[in-house]
Amino acid sequence: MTDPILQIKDLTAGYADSSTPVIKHLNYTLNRGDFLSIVGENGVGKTTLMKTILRQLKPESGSISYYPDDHAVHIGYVPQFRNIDGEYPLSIRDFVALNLTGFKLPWLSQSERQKVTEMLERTGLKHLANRPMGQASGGEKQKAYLAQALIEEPDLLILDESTASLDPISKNDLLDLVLEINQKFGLTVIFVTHDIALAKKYTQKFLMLTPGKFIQGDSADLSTEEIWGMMEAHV
Ligand SMILES: Nc1ncnc2c1ncn2[C@@H]1O[C@H](COP(=O)(O)OP(=O)(O)OP(=O)(O)O)[C@@H](O)[C@H]1O
Repeated sequence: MTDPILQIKDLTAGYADSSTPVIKHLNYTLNRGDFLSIVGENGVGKTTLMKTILRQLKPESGSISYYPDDHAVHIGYVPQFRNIDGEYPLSIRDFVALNLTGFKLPWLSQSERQKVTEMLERTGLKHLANRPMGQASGGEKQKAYLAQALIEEPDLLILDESTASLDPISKNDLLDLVLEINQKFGLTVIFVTHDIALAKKYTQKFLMLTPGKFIQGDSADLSTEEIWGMMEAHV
């Protein structure tokens, strides 16, 4: 039985200073426990769609509904890799705890401290807990962002090109963790990516944005040749 967490109905969205909307008439239903990849070329509207899902951008028309109600779905977000200043002083532990304390470190309760430790364990960062974030590798930083997003116990996790710029091993490490959490705890995940091979390996379903059409299906059916064919047909 399907159990929707988010339903996009005839969504049109874009920016006031642009004459044409970026997303036009998109319909999509995301079910609880889904691991969805959103793929498409540069500039096709993936970030714009994420902004509307995160409620940062108001639809021009159509709607996005969250279930059971609009306020019940808590969204965790892991951004694209950006380097953090080497002098950034917070340890990985404190960085992960930021989402718990509302940025009022270091006053963590005993149970919050325990939660941070569990999250560091789950993401394989426990042995690096005291390392300054500025000195962590790219893959470790992305795991810390993942742990920071997960500690708030989101219903929906958005990975917004979070593996871009990581080496192949770190990409797989991060996505192995996310897949494990998706499978064990039924966390719903949206993975925005240009990497069709990763989408095929890790996600169950895909939504492809092209300039003229939205294509959706099972990720097992994603093949690079087919996808490029479909993309080219709509450019
Ligand atoms: N704040 C903004 N104001 C006006 N136009 C914008 C704004 N942000 C993005 N756009 C335009 O909207 C279109 C879609 O951009 P968007 O960032 O959603 O694409 P994308 O698929 O995420 O691209 P990429 O893969 O390069 O990140 C682009 O033409 C972009 O120039």
